[in-house]
Parts: sequence; structure tokens; C-alpha cells
Amino acid sequence: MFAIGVVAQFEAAHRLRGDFGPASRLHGHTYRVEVEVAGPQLNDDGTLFDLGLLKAWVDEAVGELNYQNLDVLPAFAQRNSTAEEVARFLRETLAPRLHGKGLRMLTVRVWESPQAYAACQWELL
Ligand SMILES: Nc1nc2c(c(=O)[nH]1)N=C([C@H](O)[C@H](O)COP(=O)(O)OP(=O)(O)OP(=O)(O)O)CN2
Ligand SMILES: [Zn+2]
Repeated sequence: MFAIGVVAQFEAAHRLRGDFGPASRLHGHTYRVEVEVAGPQLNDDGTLFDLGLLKAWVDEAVGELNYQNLDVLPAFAQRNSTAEEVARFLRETLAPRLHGKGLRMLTVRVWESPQAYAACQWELL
């Protein structure tokens, strides 16, 4: 299996509903996003998939969240804006573009701080 990945960053505010202590008040994070795709075969040009295209798609998806209050976005209307749900949003945005390209697995990792992350893995075939 081969894998490639890109990294992006965004700033956003949110509050969590539930028993999250200070995190139930409005606050912000500098989120770090890591997106990896994996597959068994390289193309004739020696790549698994074009890193530039992957980066452009990730930047576009992350751009929808940058400098937003996550809680007022339609994507989070019925969901707590946890790092897991941010990872889910990015997976749901990216996966349709990645299907049918010989890739097997999409992994999205969302860091809320340098110490804490949530990840979402999705089979692409
Ligand atoms: N499973 C999850 N748990 C929590 C999430 C999450 O996304 N998934 N998010 C939060 C809050 O967003 C919170 O802002 C994070 O707070 P905390 O873990 O306390 O981290 P801090 O850096 O703000 O605090 P330190 O104690 O200084 O590390 C909470 N839980
Ligand atoms: Zn938070």
C-alpha cells in the first residue's frame, strides 16, 4: 500500500453542547488538518495521486471553515462541532472527489491543539 498526504490549517470559533466545562463557552482553535489517501498501485507516472490536486481540494474544503463560527454553519446545525464532526465534514466533502481513482482509504485527522486530535477513516472503493 502507498500513501500520500497533505496538511492544512484553519481558524474557527465554536462552543460544545453538553458537559464540556469551559468548552461549552464560545472559544477558538487554530485547527490543523491532515488528509491522507492510500492505495495499492502507482500510476504510470510513479504517483499514487496528484499531491497538488489533493492539496487544492483540501484547501477548498478547509476554506469553508476558515474564520467561521462552526456552530452557525449548516454542516453543524444538527451536530456538535467536535473535532470528530469536523473530520466527518471534511471526509464527506472530499470522498466524492476521490472515488473511482484507484484509492482505497481516506484518513482525515483534525487537531484542535498540538496535543489533541480526532480522526476519521473511510474506505473509498
Ligand atoms: N472527543 C472530543 N472531546 C472534546 C472535543 C472534541 O472535539 N472531541 N473538544 C473539546 C473542546 O473543543 C475544547 O476546546 C478542547 O478543550 P481541552 O481538551 O480542554 O483542550 P484545551 O487545549 O482547551 O485545554 P487544556 O486543558 O489546556 O489542554 C473538548 N473535548
Ligand atoms: Zn474547542
